[in-house]
Amino acid sequence: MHSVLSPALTGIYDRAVARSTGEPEFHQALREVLESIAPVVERHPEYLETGVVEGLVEPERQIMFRVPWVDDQGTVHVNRGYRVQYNSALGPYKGGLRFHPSVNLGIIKFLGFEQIFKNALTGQGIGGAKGGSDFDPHGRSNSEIMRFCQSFMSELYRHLGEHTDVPAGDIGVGAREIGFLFGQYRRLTNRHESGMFTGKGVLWGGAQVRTEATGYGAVYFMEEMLATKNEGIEGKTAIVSGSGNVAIYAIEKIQQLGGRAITASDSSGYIVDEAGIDVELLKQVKEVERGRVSDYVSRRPGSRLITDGRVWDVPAQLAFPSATQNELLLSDAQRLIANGVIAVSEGANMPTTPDAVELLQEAGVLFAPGKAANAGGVATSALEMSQNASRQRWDFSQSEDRLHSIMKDVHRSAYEAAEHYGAPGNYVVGANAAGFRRVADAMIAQGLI
Ligand SMILES: NC(=O)c1ccc[n+]([C@@H]2O[C@H](COP(=O)([O-])OP(=O)(O)OC[C@H]3O[C@@H](n4cnc5c(N)ncnc54)[C@H](O)[C@@H]3O)[C@@H](O)[C@H]2O)c1
Repeated sequence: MHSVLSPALTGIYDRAVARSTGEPEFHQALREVLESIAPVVERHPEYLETGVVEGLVEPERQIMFRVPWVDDQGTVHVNRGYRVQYNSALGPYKGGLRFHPSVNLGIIKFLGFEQIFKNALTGQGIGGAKGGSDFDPHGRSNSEIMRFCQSFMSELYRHLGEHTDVPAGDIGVGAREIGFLFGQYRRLTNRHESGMFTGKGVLWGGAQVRTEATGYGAVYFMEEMLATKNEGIEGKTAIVSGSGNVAIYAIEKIQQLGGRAITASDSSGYIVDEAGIDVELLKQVKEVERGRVSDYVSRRPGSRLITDGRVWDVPAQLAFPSATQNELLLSDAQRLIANGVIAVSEGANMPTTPDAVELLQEAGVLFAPGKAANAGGVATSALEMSQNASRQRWDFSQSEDRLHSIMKDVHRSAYEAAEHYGAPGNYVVGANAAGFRRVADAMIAQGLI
């Protein structure tokens, strides 16, 4: 990567950077996409002539708002809420909400921008968006979480709707938060509008497999990549970072397919369990008790906690970065390669830095970018929207089959586009090029708006 952009693309990049100072993650995501689509616009100059690329990098709408709330001690807090409605050419805005203290406009913009291409790749009719807040849910009581969610939705509700903008979860926003957010929307609008939020509880409009979808999908994508080299997951050792929604279900699917996932992590450190992570124990610690990975170690003989190292130091053939952006650095990639890694599938969004991606690709490691590998979550969200619209409920195995076939399609689209644009095996180019063409063609068809 970091190839030279054409003068036209350089101009678009420079202008976008100039109007988004202090947003390094957005600049990083933008550069990667523009580099990937360079061969596309070279063959199809109409994408530049019609202003589609220039338009695509600018969000259709960016909303920032105050979120005041009161903690259990009666102290007032004021957080900031965000929703970046990036592109709706293919369907209603769609993308998760993130509650984490690191959240700022640049992070939400990078996530929203990536979401456009990811959503296009799924082949479903969904646009791209992202939102969230710098609220830190860690250590907060249930009542505090509820009050925060209610205050957040008291502003955001006016911008949402099943045909307008449909959020879902992300870091710090799981089933509990979605329940509180959906409840407040219902109260404010007097509508039980199931299709305005995805990731809902299965009792009240949620889809089977949505919880598992992102992690499962990242493993299915890995399976497809390995199959191109006549390899499989069975018998292979895998390292996974994170211990949230994506990581837990990636671990579960790796084990179901006969692999051995031996790590998980959170901001307190990482755990190694050579026997294979006990997924039920990890779910108990993380989903039920909302504890730390250290609580796992104290209950699982033979496992250990490491607080001063990198999860990427642990030797394995497969790696699944599934925590957060820029968590796998150049030095980590060097270590992975030295330890014999053969494939990396990004469960998280942009977890691998550009120099690390480049090194992995040069070393011949199969590399799946998040916008393809973790697209199973949003694809299943689109299935949830369809079920809500038609008042149907699919069972678990039917839903999982759909997820599996969507991930095969996403892999095929990225694989074929990479070949078509002269970068065989480069899933970054393939995913960006295939996603871009779908959105860009829709934008051209709908005129300059
Ligand atoms: N949930 C989804 O459906 C979905 C879909 C696509 C992509 N993603 C991406 O996957 C990643 C994980 O999301 P999730 O839904 O599992 O969230 P989560 O809140 O359930 O879990 C996040 C995990 O990452 C760890 N983490 C977060 N920030 C960290 C930091 N700064 N340093 C160290 N560890 C950190 C947390 O400890 C936790 O284990 C994110 O990049 C998210 O954007 C999620």
